[in-house]
Amino acid sequence: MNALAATSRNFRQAARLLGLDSKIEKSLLIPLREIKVECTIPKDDGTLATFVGFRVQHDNARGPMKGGIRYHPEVDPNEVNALAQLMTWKTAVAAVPYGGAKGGIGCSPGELSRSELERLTRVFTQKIHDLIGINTDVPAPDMGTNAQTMAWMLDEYSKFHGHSPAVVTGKPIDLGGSLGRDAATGRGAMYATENLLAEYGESIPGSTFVIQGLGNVGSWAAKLIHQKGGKVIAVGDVTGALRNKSGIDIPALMKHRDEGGSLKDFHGAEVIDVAELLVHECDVLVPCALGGVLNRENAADVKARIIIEGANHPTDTEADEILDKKGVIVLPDIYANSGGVIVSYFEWVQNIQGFMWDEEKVNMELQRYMKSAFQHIKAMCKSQNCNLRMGAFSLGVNRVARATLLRGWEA
Ligand SMILES: NC(=O)C1=CN([C@@H]2O[C@H](COP(=O)(O)OP(=O)(O)OC[C@H]3O[C@@H](n4cnc5c(N)ncnc54)[C@H](O)[C@@H]3O)[C@@H](O)[C@H]2O)C=CC1
Ligand SMILES: O=C(O)CCC(=O)C(=O)O
Repeated sequence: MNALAATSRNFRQAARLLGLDSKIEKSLLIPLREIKVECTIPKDDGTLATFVGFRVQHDNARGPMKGGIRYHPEVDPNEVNALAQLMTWKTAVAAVPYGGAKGGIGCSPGELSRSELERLTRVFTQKIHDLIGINTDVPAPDMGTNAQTMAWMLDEYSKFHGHSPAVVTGKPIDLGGSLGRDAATGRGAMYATENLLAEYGESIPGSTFVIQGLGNVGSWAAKLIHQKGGKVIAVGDVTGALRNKSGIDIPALMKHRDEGGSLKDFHGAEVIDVAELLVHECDVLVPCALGGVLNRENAADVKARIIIEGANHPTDTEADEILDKKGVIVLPDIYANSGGVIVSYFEWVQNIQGFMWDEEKVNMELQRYMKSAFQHIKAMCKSQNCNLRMGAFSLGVNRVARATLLRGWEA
């Protein structure tokens, strides 16, 4: 089942649990707008290259649409649609006043030079500038993009509309970015882990972790879990995987990487097969890379007791069912990785206020939002007698449906 079919299936299941009217169900499922644009740029060698860019604006009942921009070869309409829909439920679960959107360009960012990436980002922004905006749709970074990408988008958008820092979030601090946004998704995942473990009388110190993906989300999750006293016993990314049963020295690994070293030549751990990572013995598995990495091929072999979905849609439908039967607790993406969009909301608020918060306030507010969302998900699980994924979906879908009805948008 592809990402969109799986996300829509979870939505329908939640709609049924909530007893939603079928007309509302249909209107919540179909995206508000799907944008597909051609992006042609001159490459550094003078030849032309054409890429396809997407922005799917899924729903705006609760506020301006919000969601990242992904640069990855597998970006396609199906995936972007699924990710946009997930954003609608995620912003509702997080109780930030947004709808959901997602965008991306099918490209391999690692194979493009910095100036090619800049040209591509500017052309994409030119093509969508009149469809995004502070009160309509606010992009942010996702896989393969970062604060620099947002700086180029802001600059290009501002050529058409005047200086508009709140049109994108996840910007560099010097251009109105928020302190704490860079770490926010990983930090949110760490708070989510604390909240879940506390339910079982457990905590980060004393638990073992395996983390897949060492980009923005995975490296911050690894650093913060390590800082809290958690034992990170295996990590991996697209280049390979490492294990040290006594715990990997994460600051040393990050320093090694920052100095240009590869995972494979880090001395503090042994190299393991990448396929072993997701089925490695541990208390908590934290996938922070691609979607669909937990599937029918490996789900039965997962040994973790708990999965924290740092990535979007890392567990496909078949894996979800297998893991549920095995009693593995899955903390779903629309809650576990919502720290990024929560701090994006703080960034947008700061830009609109023209006032900068200190990092302590950002992190404290993030922790408060994560705690409150968890309590609401738990209450939903109790009232609907369902697992955490269905509890989170029901919470999000119910909030969006209520806003839709209040606006009088129902047919
Ligand atoms: N950046 C953000 O604020 C947010 C990101 N997410 C999700 O988290 C996930 C990761 O995003 P970022 O960290 O921003 O991306 P990133 O581009 O910074 O890092 C991606 C990481 O995944 C690894 N990776 C890629 N392909 C892989 C493979 N086949 N096997 C193992 N590792 C692989 C890369 O080596 C890299 O370490 C995505 O699913 C994204 O949608 C979710 C919420 C917010
Ligand atoms: O920070 C944001 O606005 C969105 C982040 C995002 O794309 C996500 O949560 O998947």
